[in-house]
Amino acid sequence: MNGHIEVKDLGVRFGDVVAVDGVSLDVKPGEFVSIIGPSGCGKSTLLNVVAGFTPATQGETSLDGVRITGPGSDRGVVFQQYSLFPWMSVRKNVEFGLRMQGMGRSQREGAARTLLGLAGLLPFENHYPDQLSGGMKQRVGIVRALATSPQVMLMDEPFGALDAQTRVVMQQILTNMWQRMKLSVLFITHDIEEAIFLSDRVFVMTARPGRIKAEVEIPLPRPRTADMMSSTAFTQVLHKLRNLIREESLAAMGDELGDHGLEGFDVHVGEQGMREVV
Ligand SMILES: Nc1ncnc2c1ncn2[C@@H]1O[C@H](COP(=O)(O)OP(=O)(O)OP(=O)(O)O)[C@@H](O)[C@H]1O
Repeated sequence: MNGHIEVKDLGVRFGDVVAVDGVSLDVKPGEFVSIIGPSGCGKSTLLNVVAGFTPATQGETSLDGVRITGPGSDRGVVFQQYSLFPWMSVRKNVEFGLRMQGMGRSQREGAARTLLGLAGLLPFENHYPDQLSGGMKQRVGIVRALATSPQVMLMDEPFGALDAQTRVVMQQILTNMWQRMKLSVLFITHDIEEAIFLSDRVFVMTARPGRIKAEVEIPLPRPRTADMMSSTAFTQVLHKLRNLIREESLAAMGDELGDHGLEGFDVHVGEQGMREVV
């Protein structure tokens, strides 16, 4: 099985701004890994390096042992903003990558229809993007990214613009498709519960410059179901991640807020010397 992402000692600078500093992580073949961290900590930058859109200024990123130097059809990318072609029908959008790869008409139509069926979108294959809701557009975006059979999906806040109900449905659809297609996924989110529900492992980044602060295994069995979100294991890992994030968000805002900004928060040193903010 392919799809092994390795990021070693990655650094990215934009002029004087150090966006990412010495980040090492990996996504094993078929694994679902999320990255969470305070705003501006370099999550999107990291993902853009793996996608091949942004060059690294230090370190190395590889997919199945091959150094990443630019974008490729081995990596599907989904952003928060739906990047569908408005002048193409849903099916034509999904077929686009396959057409670029030179696949014949009937074959690509068949492939697109199979995937649209899996995502519950077959009745809408002839609709245009502006006739769809946000959740449906994002489903089409995911299906389109999956159409060229990438080994890896890179997803930057893909459900960030959706309402809570639609988001839950999308999470379930994504896990179903991920399990069926045996993909490796690198997923960025601000939503800690979403990260826990979807992932095998979660990396927490520090405030800028972004480094890895913690790596947390999610001890929930598969397949995941909505009722697991009220389990003790879920609650414990949620508490742990919330503390890690809260600490970093405060650090990110610290300079602006000064000591007065921490008034009203109870700060103490918890287990393993970790500073906890209550
Ligand atoms: N192309 C660019 N040119 C200059 N600075 C950039 C560029 N891209 C990102 N940055 C800076 O790098 C830092 C990290 O940005 P990035 O978008 O990766 O963070 P993020 O964690 O994804 O943020 P958010 O959670 O708010 O989306 C920020 O300070 C940002 O302003």
